Amino acid sequence: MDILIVKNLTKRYGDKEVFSNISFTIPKGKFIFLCGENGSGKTTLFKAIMQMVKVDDGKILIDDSIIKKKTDICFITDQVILYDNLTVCEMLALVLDINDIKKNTSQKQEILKHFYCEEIKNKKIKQCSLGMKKRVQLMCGMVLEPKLMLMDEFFSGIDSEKYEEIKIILKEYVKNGNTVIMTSHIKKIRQELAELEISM
Ligand SMILES: Nc1ncnc2c1ncn2[C@@H]1O[C@H](COP(=O)(O)OP(=O)(O)OP(=O)(O)O)[C@@H](O)[C@H]1O
Repeated sequence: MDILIVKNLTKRYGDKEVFSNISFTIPKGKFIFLCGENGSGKTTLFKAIMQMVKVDDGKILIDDSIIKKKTDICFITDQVILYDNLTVCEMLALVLDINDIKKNTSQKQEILKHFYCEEIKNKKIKQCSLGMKKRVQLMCGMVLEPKLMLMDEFFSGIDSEKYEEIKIILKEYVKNGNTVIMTSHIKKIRQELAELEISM
């Protein structure tokens, strides 16, 4: 079963063609890596899937029996987008609140623990390191139980110990029938996680 089909997609920024006539399918329940050199258009493709940029030609077809609402796709960009003045705990509470998800205190503790954010729960986002912020971002995205995760260079800035821990979370996520599309220039990560590689 395919969760997403890219058909003859072309994107230009002004006169500059980023990619031309690309086509591929994304099967459900797999760990997929989007590969390509710097500037080949991986981030642009993620943005096109999220409808953050318009394409010039072609189509992106998303299976609406799997992706039923906006939060069923989670895009974790290479930029950290969090509220600096909130603590990690407050950030989680805000995401739950905005999305009308009710969790009691012990459930929130469990979530913080699951995403290795318990020890930083009272830290303000602005006091967190890049690796910490990325864990918070992952938690805030995954707590909404998306069916598809788009992860742009997620592991850059994450140390090897946390990489091993997050790897377990993501493998479990895919094992449960969900789909990850990830970019990474780190060969070891692709070798360890990729079930399928798509070249731009
Ligand atoms: N908003 C924009 N306006 C004009 N050009 C852009 C814009 N965003 C990206 N580009 C250009 O489009 C091309 C593709 O960029 P993109 O970030 O999608 O590549 P990428 O494959 O993700 O690169 P990297 O591996 O370095 O992250 C690059 O040449 C980039 O300079």
